[in-house]
Amino acid sequence: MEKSIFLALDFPTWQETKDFLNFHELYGVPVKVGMELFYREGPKVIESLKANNHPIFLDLKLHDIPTTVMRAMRNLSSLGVDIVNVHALGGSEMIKRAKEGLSGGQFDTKLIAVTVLTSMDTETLNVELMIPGNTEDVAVHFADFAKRNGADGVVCSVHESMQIKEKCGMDFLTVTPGIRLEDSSRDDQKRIASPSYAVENGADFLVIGRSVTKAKHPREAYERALKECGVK
Ligand SMILES: O=c1ccn([C@@H]2O[C@H](COP(=O)(O)O)[C@@H](O)[C@H]2O)c(=O)[nH]1
Repeated sequence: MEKSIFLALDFPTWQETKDFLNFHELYGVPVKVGMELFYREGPKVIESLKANNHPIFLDLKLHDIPTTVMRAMRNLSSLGVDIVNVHALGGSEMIKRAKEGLSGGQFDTKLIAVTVLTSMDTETLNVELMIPGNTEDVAVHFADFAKRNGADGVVCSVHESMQIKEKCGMDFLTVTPGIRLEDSSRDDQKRIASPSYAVENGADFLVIGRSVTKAKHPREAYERALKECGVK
């Protein structure tokens, strides 16, 4: 897949999602389906999006014991999405088994691991979770062991993308949420950046949600993001 911007479809129902995509003429744009939509609509939302030629990142962030994740991945592998993910915090064995669950199917679905959520900062890691180090050190460490256990890439913030590439190689994918257009609110995100900064820092795929979905003119906002980072 070429560098692209995944639009986060954080809507409660398929009807609202479909109306939004059609009304704003966002035909065939790469999309991210998260827990909110998938837990309501299930696999049929993926079928509908695929029928409309949307590349799909299924962002369910699996995190459980290795066997459960392997079996869940076996089921998800038949959906034919482009990217699925797990939490790196599940550990090396879980990542390995997730990859095993995905392999051998008819689709080349990429497995990526969430490093440090973009809604967290160093204080969250050190004080709440008792994980030492700053967000950058921890994200690079998680990326390194995710790669060594079969992941094709990671979810990280823009601020760690380049260091992760330096450690894990340029072909190791970095997917960066927390993207904000200039006039947008930060919402619950702590580690944010603009689309152009994301691309300058080596991000392969950007994830943008509310900066577009809550914009006055969503189509214009999405196009502005594309233009800012020179992605088609
Ligand atoms: O670290 C992470 C991992 C996933 N996300 C998801 O990306 C979008 C971001 O939405 P915005 O509205 O652009 O903030 C959302 O669906 C999250 O679940 C993330 O933000 N950070």
